[in-house]
Amino acid sequence: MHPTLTVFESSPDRGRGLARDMRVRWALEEAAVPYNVRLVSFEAMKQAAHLARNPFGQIPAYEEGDLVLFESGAIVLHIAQRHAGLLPADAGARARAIMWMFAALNTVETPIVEREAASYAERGKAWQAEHLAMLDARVSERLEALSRHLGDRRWLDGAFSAADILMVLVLRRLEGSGLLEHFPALLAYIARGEARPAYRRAFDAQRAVFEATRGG
Ligand SMILES: N[C@@H](CCC(=O)N[C@@H](CSCc1ccc([N+](=O)[O-])cc1)C(=O)NCC(=O)O)C(=O)O
Repeated sequence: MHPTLTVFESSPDRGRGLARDMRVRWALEEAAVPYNVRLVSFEAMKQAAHLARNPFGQIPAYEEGDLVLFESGAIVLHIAQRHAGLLPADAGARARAIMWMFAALNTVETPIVEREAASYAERGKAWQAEHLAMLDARVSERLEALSRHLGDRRWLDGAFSAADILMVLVLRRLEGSGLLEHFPALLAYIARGEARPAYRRAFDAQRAVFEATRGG
């Protein structure tokens, strides 16, 4: 019985692979786990059937037998713990990979999401420019520290891991912001992630959903 991933029927990211189901798709593809997809509309996400999968009425949700999970980072960790290739066997290296998963979602993603929210929600406000400048600086501090850590490493800590799935996709949220261009090491890191066959399969699968609904 394949697991089922619940995703946007019509993603606001318009097929750019920025919605958080992309993380789970990529992890499943790296682990060579076939999966089913359930599409939900914005309305259906707020109704009882989906709230039972995700009490916050969001996507993704993940079902595997009678196990029901939400929170993309937790789903990726679950997949990584059950299948080889996404977390190191060595206990110390595994702990560091999980550390980097948290760093991606807490330390790096948080200012990026704050910045994105301010760029939408504060449009036209007198203080937006000053606030965005402050948020850009905060994001750039994180990018600088991450770039310095990466140096000439291919991945965050030794072999490719679930942490790189999360970090590459968190960084992709900055595409178009002009901030990544100051950090060539991060652009190269993202490109390495995007060049992986599993990434391509995951991206193409979420893109196909957008193409199908766009036609509709
Ligand atoms: N912490 C949760 C957050 C899940 C989440 O933010 N889900 C979003 C979609 S992914 C976030 C997202 C949305 C859109 C874009 N985009 O580029 O358009 C990118 C990312 C959602 O369901 N939003 C609808 C709602 O809250 O009602 C997780 O990681 O699973």
